[in-house]
Parts: sequence; C-alpha cells; structure tokens
Amino acid sequence: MNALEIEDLVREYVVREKADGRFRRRRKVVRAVDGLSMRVAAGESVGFIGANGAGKSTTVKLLTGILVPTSGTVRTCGLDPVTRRRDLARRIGVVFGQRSQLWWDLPLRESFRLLAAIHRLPPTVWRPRLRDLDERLGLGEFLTTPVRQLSLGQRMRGEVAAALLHSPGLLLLDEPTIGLDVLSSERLRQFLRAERAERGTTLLLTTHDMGDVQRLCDRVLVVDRGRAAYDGDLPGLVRRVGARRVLVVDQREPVEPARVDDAELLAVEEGGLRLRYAFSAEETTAAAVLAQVSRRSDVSDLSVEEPDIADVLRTLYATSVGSAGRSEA
Ligand SMILES: Nc1ncnc2c1ncn2[C@@H]1O[C@H](COP(=O)(O)OP(=O)(O)OP(=O)(O)O)[C@@H](O)[C@H]1O
Repeated sequence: MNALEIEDLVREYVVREKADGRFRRRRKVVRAVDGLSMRVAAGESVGFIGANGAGKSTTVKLLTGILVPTSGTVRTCGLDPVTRRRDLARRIGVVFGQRSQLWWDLPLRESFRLLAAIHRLPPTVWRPRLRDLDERLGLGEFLTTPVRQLSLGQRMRGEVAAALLHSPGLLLLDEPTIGLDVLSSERLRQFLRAERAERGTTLLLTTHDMGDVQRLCDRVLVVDRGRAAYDGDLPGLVRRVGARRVLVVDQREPVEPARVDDAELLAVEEGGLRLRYAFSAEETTAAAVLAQVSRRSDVSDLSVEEPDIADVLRTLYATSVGSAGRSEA
C-alpha cells in the first residue's frame, strides 16, 4: 500500500501586491505546487528536499489537509486529507520544527495527557507508550518542566514523542534537526531509525541537512518550483550533479602531500598535518584515495565530508531546468 500518493497536484496562492498607483492592487497568482506527482510506499523513508520556496511546506500542508488543492489528487494513508482530516489525524504524526504542538505554559507531561485525550487513547495504551518513548528519548529529566523553559533539543524530543504517542503509521517531519547540536541531531536520528525498524513507520522529512538524508532516508525526492526534479537515491543524486566528496586526512607528521590519481588536493591545513582531497564518486572511492595517501604518510585519523545539500540542489537546478528524472540507481 502507498502511504502517500499525489497525482498532478497543483496549488496556487493568490496574492495582492501594490501596483504603481496608490489605490490599485494587482492580483498575482503564485503556483507553489505545479503538477507534482509522487508516491511513497508504506515503510519507506523519504527525504523531501528543495531550495527555499520550492513548494515543500505547501505540499506537506496539502498532505495533511491544512490546505485544499487547486487541482489534482492527494491521498494520505489512503484517505482524502481534506474530507477525512479527523480520521487522518489518528494515522499520522506531524513534527514542524518551527511550530509547536505542545502546550507552552504546562509541564511537558500535561501535553501528553491532553494529546492522549484528544486521540481518545485509554491509559492502558498511552502510559506504556509514553514510558517507552521516555526511555528512548530521555524525557524523564524534564517531563515536569513547563514547555516554554525547555531547551530546543529537549523541546524537539518532546515534539517527536507527542507526534508518536498514538503510534501513527506515517510521520511527517519538517526540518526535525534544525538548530540542534551535532549530538542532539544524531540522537534524534537514531531514535527515528529505531522507530522505523521496529514499527515499520513511514517517514517523510523535509530538510536542508545532508546528515538527515544520509542517516534517515533511503530515497530522495527533490522538488523545484513545485515540480519533481529528481526521484531516486542519494548517491544517484550526487552522481547526477557530479558533486565531489572530500576526504580529510590527519597525518602524524607534516609529510609533503602525495599526488593522488582521480583526486584533487584542495588544502593543506594545521601546519601540514591535515590534508583535504576532493574526489568524485564516479571516478574513485574514499578507500582508493586513502590507500594512496597512506603509502606516503602515517595517517592518524580521517573523515569524509559529503557535498552540501544546497550546492547539490543548485547544480541540479542549473542542469535540469524543470525536467523530472528518475535515477538509474
Ligand atoms: N500563504 C501564502 N501566500 C502566498 N504565497 C505563498 C504562501 N505560502 C507560500 N507561498 C509561496 O509559495 C511558494 C512555495 O512556498 P513553500 O513555503 O511551499 O516553499 P518551501 O519549499 O517550503 O520553502 P522553505 O524551504 O523556505 O520553507 C513560494 O514562492 C512562497 O513564496
């Protein structure tokens, strides 16, 4: 079964902007979603990415029934989200990084009580579920703290628990790790991975963070000006735009950098101790670059930096103006 189905979806906004004269206002139609089609199968985890203004939030609002399509069809968990919004609320969880579904002035624990009442969950169902979420997300230390006093990382853990209290089959996440430090982001991603592995939860997340996509998604859907610009896996997207990865090598002694086949020495840093080599996944691998570097120097540490999502999108948009494509991968 498909968790999400969108067919030829169009959503327009009508805006009135000031014209030259003082009293006249021009009516302008903005097509935020412009003939978008996509499918997400139950159990999949999909990164929904695109530049600012590409139409991601509008699509998510259409998927949850907050907005009505101008034309085209939307089915979320098999339901029309506009006419079946209540039924849908029982089947989906939504986390908007910027907007809270928690009660600001109440201790976090009270939000769970209220949400349990809204979803009509009996205590025998929601209490054990909350205990489980608490154990995994580490909510215990701040369950009695008013939401307004929580740190961003704590609040996001609370938001995710709130979205999952009723154990929905589909979780929509809008920028779930925005503003979080590296450790908090990683913890949240680990939790989401485990939730999906154990319960088969479908995930759709909008993000600008490559780490989210890499760690959480097995498929990427890129939207550009309201249309699908790419549908496939992340390595396929990176290959398609020819983006380069960077191998960062720390050596014990500042040895003259090795020349490496199919990789470019980008920088020598830390007094010659750190080398940065850029390479294309089309031409070679991190292992092959490392093998050549370590022939010359004693390597103490290494990491691979992935291309920045914004750079990948810029290149994709520049090379595929408006053309939708499925990766060969
Ligand atoms: N309420 C609105 N009224 C008028 N235009 C809107 C409205 N909401 C969005 N738009 C326009 O629709 C287009 C798509 O916006 P949307 O918020 O869906 O993009 P997005 O991909 O989510 O962007 P971001 O990454 O910045 O959140 C933009 O041109 C935006 O200016």
